[in-house]
Amino acid sequence: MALRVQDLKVHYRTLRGDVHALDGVTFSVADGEIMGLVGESGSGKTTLGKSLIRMDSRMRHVGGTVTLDGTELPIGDTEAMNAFRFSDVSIVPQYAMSAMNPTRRIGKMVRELVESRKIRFSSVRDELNRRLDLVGLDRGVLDRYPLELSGGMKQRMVMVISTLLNPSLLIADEVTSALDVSTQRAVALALAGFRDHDLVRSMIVITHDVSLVYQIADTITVMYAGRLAESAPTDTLVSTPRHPYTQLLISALPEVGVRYGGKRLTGIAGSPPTLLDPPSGCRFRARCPLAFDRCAEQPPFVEIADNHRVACWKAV
Ligand SMILES: Nc1ncnc2c1ncn2[C@@H]1O[C@H](COP(=O)(O)OP(=O)(O)OP(=O)(O)O)[C@@H](O)[C@H]1O
Repeated sequence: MALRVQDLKVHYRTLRGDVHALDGVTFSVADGEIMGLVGESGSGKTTLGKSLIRMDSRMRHVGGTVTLDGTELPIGDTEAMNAFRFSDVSIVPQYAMSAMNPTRRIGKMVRELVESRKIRFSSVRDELNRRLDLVGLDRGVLDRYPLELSGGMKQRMVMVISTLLNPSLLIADEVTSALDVSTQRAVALALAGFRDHDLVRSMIVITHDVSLVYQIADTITVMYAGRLAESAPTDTLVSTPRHPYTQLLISALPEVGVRYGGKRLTGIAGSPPTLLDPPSGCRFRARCPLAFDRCAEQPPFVEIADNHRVACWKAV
């Protein structure tokens, strides 16, 4: 098991109180697995991704553990996490396209990054070229400035940099949302290619676009208001979703085939609860067509079939 996250709780400190962005999240990602993480805006996807690699100063690790390849990650300690970043766990961040320093040639930037890990640039040079080939970037890109690259090229460059040291886990956060549809597909397939070539062992692909993960993910996990609602192998989740929220997400998509193309998680009436003072019980109940008395009590996230987990009283 590459990654095991157990009862993870992460809050944001704000002047109005703590935002309970992750409220007891438990899941695993197996060796070789691409896990798609989907949910509406504000459900906690980015917070989860950041928690596994670099918390910002407003984030607070309130509870739970993260274990990667048998080692517990010191996620609450930014300094201690330095030893793991880039080499064990790496991220293509949500705004990757603007993450590169505009005043540095790309090759120089990569060299500095590699050398900051006490690795000689010459020892990764061949591998760097091979990976540029893999994502379809000309090697001359290393002599250029980020400003000279298109959005899709920058995105692929950041993917190459993030995976250069063969991390065990790669987190890709909304890597395609700013791209046009044909570039989105190329970037998604390039991501899957990194796993297929064993350059990263497993991957979490964060998106609000189910069609993206439907194409490349082995499993899909659905988040709602800081908790996990459902998780299953991709085909199972799409063909037999058991949580009413997942059912609504899937039914909001057009027919299969073209059916998931470009469709976003929209079309469900109402909005998620505030995470500043989240309600007790099931957090979806105010919007749920199947809600009943028992939903006042929080449903556990339980396995109802092989590798299919759901947090809903109607599904257990
Ligand atoms: N810096 C912050 N300070 C306070 N609250 C925050 C901060 N960042 C995020 N939050 C809150 O934490 C919750 C989870 O946000 P998060 O960005 O993780 O969701 P998301 O699912 O990734 O959304 P999106 O798809 O819009 O990026 C939301 O309620 C959000 O308002």
